[in-house]
Amino acid sequence: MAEQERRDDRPTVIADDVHIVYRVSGAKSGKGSATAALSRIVKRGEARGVRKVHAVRGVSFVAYRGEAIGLIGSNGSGKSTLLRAIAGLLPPESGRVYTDGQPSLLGVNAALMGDLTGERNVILGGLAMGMSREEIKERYQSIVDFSGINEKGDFISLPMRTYSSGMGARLRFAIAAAKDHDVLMIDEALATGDRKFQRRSEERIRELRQEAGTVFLVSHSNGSIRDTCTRVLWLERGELRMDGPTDEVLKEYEKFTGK
Ligand SMILES: Nc1ncnc2c1ncn2[C@@H]1O[C@H](COP(=O)(O)OP(=O)(O)OP(=O)(O)O)[C@@H](O)[C@H]1O
Repeated sequence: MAEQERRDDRPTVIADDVHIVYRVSGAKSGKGSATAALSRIVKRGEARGVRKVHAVRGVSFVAYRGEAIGLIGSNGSGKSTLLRAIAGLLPPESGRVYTDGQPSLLGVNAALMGDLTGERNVILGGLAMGMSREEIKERYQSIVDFSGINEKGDFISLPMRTYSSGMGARLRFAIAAAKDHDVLMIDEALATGDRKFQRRSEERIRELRQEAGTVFLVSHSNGSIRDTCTRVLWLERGELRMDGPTDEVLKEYEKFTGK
């Protein structure tokens, strides 16, 4: 069970009737056959088909300091899209997102350099988040310990491309979690680690909340959401289906998914 709610009255994120539409160009024609390709070449100059994907539909909510908010919903329901919009990486088609400070989005695909060693990535990742060299030096060992990368040998001095996807995700999470964030958004990071790592991550999320930030967590693991989040937003087909205390929303969601 997540701890008692610890929010204060300062909002960190306000989403006001947010709509996000992706445009996929050239998606209309395209069976992949030679005739289709030829007809596309012949028709060049005509307007190409642009398909619209309306991924988030009129979502509104206010997030406060000290809240840990879970985002749940079926595959393709718009969770990652909504996080990217909050992080300012996708412009809303209509509606507005207001944030207090710069939210940090930690995705499983967060950009670290595959050809560089884990060690260099810890330093560069820390610098990219605005930490000083001194701070990074101070926290280096705890980042490596948190990630658990060196538990089975000296992997931190190997290039990141030699890591398994779980190891990479753990290191990314460890780097991002080393800093106190006003708004930290985590996309599925916990799903990739083993149970021991998940426990450490959940503990760190609780600490970040206590340090008065707001944490958003996208996860398909109802267990992780239950252990970490005080509040849950449930998206379905881009719409906000429910927003409320974790237990209440998960109860309805579990009825919906039949679990
Ligand atoms: N770059 C993109 N271009 C076009 N459509 C996209 C793009 N990214 C996502 N979509 C579409 O937007 C919708 C929402 O996708 P999104 O990744 O936000 O869902 P999600 O809830 O995070 O899904 P999952 O649980 O499977 O990770 C889906 O219909 C998806 O196909």
